[in-house]
Order: sequence, then structure tokens, then C-alpha cells
Amino acid sequence: MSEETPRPPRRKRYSGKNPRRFEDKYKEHDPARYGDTVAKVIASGKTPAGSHIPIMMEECLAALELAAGMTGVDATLGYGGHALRILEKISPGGKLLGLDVDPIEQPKTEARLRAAGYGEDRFEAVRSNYAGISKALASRDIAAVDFVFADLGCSSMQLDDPSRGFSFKTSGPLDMRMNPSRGLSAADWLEKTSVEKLETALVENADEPRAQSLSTALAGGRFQTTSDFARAIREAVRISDEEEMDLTVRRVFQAVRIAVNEEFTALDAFLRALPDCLKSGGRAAILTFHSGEDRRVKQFLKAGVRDGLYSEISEGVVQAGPEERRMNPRSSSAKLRWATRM
Ligand SMILES: C[S@@+](CC[C@H](N)C(=O)[O-])C[C@H]1O[C@@H](n2cnc3c(N)ncnc32)[C@H](O)[C@@H]1O
Repeated sequence: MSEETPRPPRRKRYSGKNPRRFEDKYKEHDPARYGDTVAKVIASGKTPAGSHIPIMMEECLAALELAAGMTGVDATLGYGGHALRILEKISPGGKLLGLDVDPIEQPKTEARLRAAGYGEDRFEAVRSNYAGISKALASRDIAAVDFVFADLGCSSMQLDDPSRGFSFKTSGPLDMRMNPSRGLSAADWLEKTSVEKLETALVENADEPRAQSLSTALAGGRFQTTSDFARAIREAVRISDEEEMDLTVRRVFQAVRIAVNEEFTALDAFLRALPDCLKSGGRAAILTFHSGEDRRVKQFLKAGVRDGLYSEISEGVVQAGPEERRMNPRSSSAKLRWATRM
């Protein structure tokens, strides 16, 4: 927002409670925008492959305390699910920057938002790591914004596309990079990594209880595909309980994905930069999906209060209600925290 723009109307206070049912929240969404994904989820109880249901939408929108005319950042644009609703809330007159590192999905999302009627004056897709949020704002002569939103991790499109190499359910090249033109693929990273480094990644990135035996078996190995890697994990631990086995494979994939994309380094840089990106009274809301992420967000926000950077932060976490968890299992691990800039 430029210097001359009048201050947006007062924010409506957010209680953190949302009594509405999942179906009620989504049934009013325009099917032309969201396709029939929500109907499919409601009918089948799971998210169809290749589609993305934005998580805790109403809770995120409420936490950001949006109003017409605001300028802000969606630091993890993804499929643009949250971005679309944010744009509706800040209309007329608002502006949203949508950051993402993914060169494959971001152009599709940009096209989708343009088709929904948001021109360059209202929405800009920025190919940037959220670690560089300050630079993204400074290069556009934006001193600070009214809100910043982040929905961490991978999108369903990334996870469900076998060619991206994130999934152990459908085999593909073992890649896992959100930006495939940067850094090492997961296959190369595993081949080059030491037992100690892999063990640390398994503990820090996924709280893996069998980190020692898994790292001894897997570090330095060459795995071409996601199914090769999943098989090697299964052989390394030999757990009879199939559910626990699946959870172990899932945790190892998560730990390697976080290492390959240097997700915690980026998250720390983003959280450090955040207070300077927000106007006084500006809001940040961050959705996390596992303990490593949530711990960081919680610590940075609490330290921000101590250091006089935030006047208020969420008390505890806001989580998806039972209906949303049932309809969209990907929401079960989501935790929302928010903060208000002093
Ligand atoms: C969970 S998805 C976001 C989904 C989005 N809220 C929606 O409703 O469609 C997370 C997105 O963040 C992107 N991402 C992950 N790490 C990032 C980083 N360090 N900087 C910028 N984008 C990142 C991923 O590429 C992915 O598209």
C-alpha cells in the first residue's frame, strides 16, 4: 500500500474459536473457483490426488484480521487456495504478493488467480524463498505490510505428482526438491550424506525413534526411486505392525525432504525477518504440520513478545475441528499460531 493510502478499517478481533462445520464452511465456496474437489472430499472422506484443499481456511482468515484495502504477503502461495480467499477479503483495493519457490506449480497458480479476475495491480506472484521476504518487499518499495501468512511444507500437488519424487505411495525419481533447479536431489543427498548427518536429520526433522539403525543402513546408499528408498527403509527396520511401518517410512521421507529443501534454515530466516516486515498492528499467521516447525514458530513468537516486537500472540495453538479432520485428513496435524506486531 502506498504512503497516501488511507489506513484500512479497524480489525475485527479474533477469538480463536470457530464453531462452523467443515461442510458449512466450504459449501458456500464458488465451485467455478474450487472445482468439485470439496464435493469429492465430502463424498469420499479423502483428498483426491493432485488436488489441494486449503487447510483451516476460516481460522487462518480470522487470525489475519483482514479488511478491504490491506496489503500483505502469502509466503507459501501453493495452489492459491488461501490466496483466493485472502484476495476476496482485502478487496476492493488491496494487494497480495504470493511467494513460492516452485517453478512448476507457481505459473499455474498465477494463471488461475488471473483467471479469477486478479490483475497485476491486485496480485503478484513472486518466485522467492520466504527466507528472502524482506528483499521481496524492499525491491518493490514496500516498507511493511498489514499481514503475512504462511502455510508450511509441501502442497498436495507436489506430494501427489510422482515425478516430483515426494511420495512413497506412487513410485517416481527420488527427488523431493520444491525447486528442482536448486541444490541436491534426495537421491544425491542420501548418497553423499554421512551416518551422523542422517541420524541428526532423522531426529531433528522427524523425531524418529529408530534414527540410529536407519541412518547406519541408509546413509551413503544409492536409491533411484521413491519405492527403492521406501523398500530399503522397510528392510532396515523390519517392523511387524504395518501401521507403525508406514509411519516410519513417512517420518524418514519427511526428514529427508526437510534436509534437501533446507526447510528449517529458511523458516528461521523467515521468522527472524517477520517483525520488520509488519506494520504496527499488522498480523502474522503461520500454519505448521509437525513438531519441528511448530517448536520454531512458538519460540520465535514468544521471544518476539519478550523483545517488545509483538503485542499479542495466540494462546496455545488453534487446530482443525473434528469435521475438517474427518473430511481432510491432511488437516489433522495442522497447528495455527498468530501474532500482532507491536
Ligand atoms: C502447503 S503449500 C501452500 C498451499 C496454499 N496455502 C494453498 O492453499 O494452496 C506450501 C507451498 O509453500 C511452498 N514453499 C515451501 N517452502 C518454501 C519456501 N522456503 N519459500 C517459499 N515457498 C515455499 C511450496 O512450494 C508449496 O507450494
